[in-house]
Amino acid sequence: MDRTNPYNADARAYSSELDIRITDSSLRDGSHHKRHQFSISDVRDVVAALDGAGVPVIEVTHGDGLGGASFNYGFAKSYDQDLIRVAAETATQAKIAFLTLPGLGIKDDILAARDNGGSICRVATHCTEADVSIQHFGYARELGLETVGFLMMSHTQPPEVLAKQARIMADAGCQCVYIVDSAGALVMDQVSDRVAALVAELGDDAQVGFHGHENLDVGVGNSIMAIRAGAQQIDGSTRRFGAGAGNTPVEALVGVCDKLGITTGVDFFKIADAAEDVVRPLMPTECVVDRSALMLGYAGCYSSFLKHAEGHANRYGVPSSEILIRAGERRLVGGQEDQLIDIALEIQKEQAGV
Ligand SMILES: C[C@H](O)CC(=O)C(=O)O
Ligand SMILES: [Mn+2]
Repeated sequence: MDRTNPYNADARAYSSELDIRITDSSLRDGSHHKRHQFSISDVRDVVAALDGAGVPVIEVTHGDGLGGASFNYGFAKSYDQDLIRVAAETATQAKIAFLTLPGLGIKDDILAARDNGGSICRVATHCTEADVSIQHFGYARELGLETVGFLMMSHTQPPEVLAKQARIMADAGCQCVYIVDSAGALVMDQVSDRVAALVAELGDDAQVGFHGHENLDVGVGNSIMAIRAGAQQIDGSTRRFGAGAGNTPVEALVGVCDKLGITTGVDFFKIADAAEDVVRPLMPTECVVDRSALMLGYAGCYSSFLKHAEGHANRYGVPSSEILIRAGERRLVGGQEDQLIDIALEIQKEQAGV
């Protein structure tokens, strides 16, 4: 490995072969865009294609993680455990990751996911609530799982606050803490400043990762900023298949990394084929930077709210972009999906002049 690579100047390379490790989240974050309707054969086909392209980690779960299938978040077509099992059976080299949010996923879900072949447990909390993940990390490590922590809505807090939260996760057994730009609201230095603060805080105790959303169309650029600041794990979704305008497109990220000399282990041509021939046909629509998505990024609103807002917009005859702007202004976080109905009703009243 070339330790003189200017983009890994501090030599925090991922391994002897790879500078960074990419996790593809299209079968988890993409679940939001598909309203949690993945079938067993969808998962089999996508895992086969991504695994064949050399993607090292593939995340598979309901968009809101284990136990997310519910009235508040959206019911699913298939059971998480069945999807994880078929993913693990299909992958030849990729590790299968699963997501869990404290309060939704329980210990039995984590155990079952491990028994079904999941090997990386990703625990997501709001970025000021890392303390609710302590038991989950402890349990996951007891089970022999690799661990990743998600500090969601990281745009809402400054680097030093996030670093303290990352420390809580690392001390609990988390092996890589992610800056998660859930709203796609961070731009450039705002990413690298946050990643650098975590790198400085965690040192060799844990790696640092970055999970981007495309609402302001800067997912790839932001990811490169994260890598330059020392991030060793980067999330993306093939064809951007994720919430809001989607995630950092893996195929573009791999191409850019190739040109910058950052080794990912993913074959650019194979992942471009997978994006076009396998992933795109499963997507209900392309993930686009339209007005609503732009508002998510600009107002700092949780990307997973997009499909909920679109549903309420149709039901109450109000613009989804306005629902999302107000949700951002109110600083709503994941779990407060029901408040989008209140906002839609408020806008409806205003429109009617009541
Ligand atoms: C549960 C969320 O969808 C996690 C995530 O991908 C994000 O916050 O972004
Ligand atoms: Mn996401």
